[in-house]
Amino acid sequence: MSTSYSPCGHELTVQLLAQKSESQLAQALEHIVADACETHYAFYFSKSLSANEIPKPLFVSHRDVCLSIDSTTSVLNKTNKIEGDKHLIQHGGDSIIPLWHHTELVGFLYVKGQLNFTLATLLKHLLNVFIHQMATLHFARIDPLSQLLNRQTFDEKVIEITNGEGFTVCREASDERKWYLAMIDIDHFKQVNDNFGHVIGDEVILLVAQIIKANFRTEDYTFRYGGEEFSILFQSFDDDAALIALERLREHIATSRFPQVEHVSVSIGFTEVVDTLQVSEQVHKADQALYYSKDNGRNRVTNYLSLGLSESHYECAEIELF
Ligand SMILES: Nc1nc2c(ncn2[C@@H]2O[C@H](COP(=O)(O)OP(=O)(O)OP(=O)(O)O)[C@@H](O)[C@H]2O)c(=O)[nH]1
Repeated sequence: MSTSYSPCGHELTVQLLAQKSESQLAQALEHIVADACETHYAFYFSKSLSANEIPKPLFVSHRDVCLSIDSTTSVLNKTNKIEGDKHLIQHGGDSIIPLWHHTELVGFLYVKGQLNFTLATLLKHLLNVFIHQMATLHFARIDPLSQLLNRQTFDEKVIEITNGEGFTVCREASDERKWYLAMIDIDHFKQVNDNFGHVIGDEVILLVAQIIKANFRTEDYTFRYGGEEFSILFQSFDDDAALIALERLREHIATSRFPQVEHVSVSIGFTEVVDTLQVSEQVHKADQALYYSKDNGRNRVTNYLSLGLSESHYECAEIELF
C-alpha cells in the first residue's frame, strides 16, 4: 500500500464504518482500493445485495479491466463452485476477492495480476466491513411492506442525482442518459380497501411495487412515496424513451391479475430531473402531470412538458401554494 496503515486495517475499517450514505461508502472503498492496488482493478457489486442480480461495475480503474457479462457470470460460477476457502481466487493470472453477504455472492474485487497474501487478507477484511455497512445503510432505507426505498430516502436521492453524485454503476462514456422522476398512484384504491379490506389492499400495494421494481433497472430507484403512491427515479435517453418505459409499466399493471381484486390500474405523471429546481418543485411538476392523468380518465401516463405550462406559469402555481 502506498500509504502506511496498521496491518489489521483498523483506520480503514473506521473510515468505512463512518460513511453515512451508500454513495459515500462506495467512494471511500474506491479510495482505499486505489491506494492499495498497484495494478488495475474493478469492483463489481449487486446493489440489491442479492445474488439474483448480476453484479455490475461500481468502480473501475481502467476500461481494460471491465468484464463482459459472460466473463462476470463465469467469475461468479467459478467462485460458487469452489470448495473450501472462497476468499481469494486466481482467475487467468489475475486475482479475485469475492464479496459475500451472508451466504450470497453479491460482488467481487477483480485485480490485475497476483495479490500478495497480506494485502489480499486486508482487502478481504475491508470488503466484509464494506458489505456490513452497506447492508446497514440499505435496510434502513427500505419500506417494510413494499420492499421499495422509503420516503425518507427520496429527497436524498434527488439531491444526489442533481449534484451528480448518484450511487450509480459505471457506464460507457457515450451513455449520456438523463434522469427522470415519475409519480405513480393506484387508481380508486379507496374502493379496493372498502370492498376487500385493508389486508387485500396491502397485498395490492406489494404486488404493484414488485411490478414497478421488475420493470426498471437495478441502477434506477423505486420508492414507496406514501400510502398507495410510488415514485421512480430512472434514466432514459429522452422524453420519448421515458414515456415508452412508463407506458410499458402502466400496461403491465393494467393487464396483471391481482388476487380477489382481479384488476387495478395506475395513473402516472413524469418530468425530467433538472439541477435548477428544489426537490419539492420537481415533485410538484411530476404531480401536476399525475393529476392530469387522474383528471383525464386515469390508467394513463402524462409528461409534464406535454401540459404546455410555461415556467412562469409553474412559478406562479408555486407561489399560490404559500
Ligand atoms: N391497505 C392500505 N390502504 C392504504 C395505505 N395507505 C393509504 N391507503 C388508503 O388508500 C386510499 C387512497 O384513497 P384516495 O386518496 O381517496 O384515492 P383513490 O381512491 O386511490 O382515488 P384516485 O387516486 O382518485 O384514483 C385511502 O383509502 C387510504 O386509506 C396502506 O398502506 N394500505
